[in-house]
Amino acid sequence: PQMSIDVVSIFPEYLAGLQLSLIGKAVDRGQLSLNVHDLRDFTFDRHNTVDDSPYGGGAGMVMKAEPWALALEHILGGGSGAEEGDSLPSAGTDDAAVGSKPTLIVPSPAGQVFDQRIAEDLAGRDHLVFACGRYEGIDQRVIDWAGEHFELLPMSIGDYVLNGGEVASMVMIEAVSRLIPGVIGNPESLTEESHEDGLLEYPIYTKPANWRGREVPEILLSGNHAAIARWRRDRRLERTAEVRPDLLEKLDDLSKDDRAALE
Ligand SMILES: N#Cc1c(-c2ccc3ccn(Cc4ccncc4)c3c2)n[nH]c1N
Repeated sequence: PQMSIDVVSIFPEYLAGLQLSLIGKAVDRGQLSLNVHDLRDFTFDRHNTVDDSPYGGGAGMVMKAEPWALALEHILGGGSGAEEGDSLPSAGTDDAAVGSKPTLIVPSPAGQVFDQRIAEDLAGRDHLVFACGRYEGIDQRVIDWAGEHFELLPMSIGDYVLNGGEVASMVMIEAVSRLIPGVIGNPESLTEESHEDGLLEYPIYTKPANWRGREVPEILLSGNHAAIARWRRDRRLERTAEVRPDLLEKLDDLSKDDRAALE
């Protein structure tokens, strides 16, 4: 596969949704391999304990280190099925063989904020591993240990508080996997979309031309493709200025026409 993704969680069924729709098809087509691992499979006490109280006191519980190290070692050892599943282990594609470490993404409120640039960077990698924490998070020594075996990326999906890393991992996996060539049906639809070139997308319409007395903008029915492109660009600029002026400030290649649209 072009990319293999492993996810470790105490709620593996949370990730079942990824098997559906786009990602499911890419997996069926062998473009993507997705393996979800239950952290509790790497505990051996009667209660499959994954957490304990924090040293130094404080509220909540901390995820124990050992189960995480065992789960991640299983994945490093090829336990993700990516290598086992390959028809012919073609030389050089296996991360370990070529020395490039797999990428370990650790969702965390204290991580770097995920965005489309990061999604594009991750889409070019061979092996992504997502460590979904719960409780107050994971014993720091796991992160320190993992740094020796993975390229480590603590990542946040935004400035709001979640209860764990599963939803964040699904967000990142969806944003990344749709950028893998062939995974999303129509590659053209990846070009003029929000955040692709720093502007929000233009308003879209489909039949009927008149819906409950509301018309489609005349220009879109004109067949004048240059005028339509200009109209769409103007709507993108207007919308971005209105909703996300912060994005506009980052743009430095606005044309004369662009500036006119923003007047
Ligand atoms: N990505 C991401 C996130 C998370 C997140 C991610 C992993 C974990 C594991 C445990 N928790 C709960 C918790 C722990 C400490 N402080 C607050 C909440 C998580 C939250 N919250 N908000 C985001 N944007």
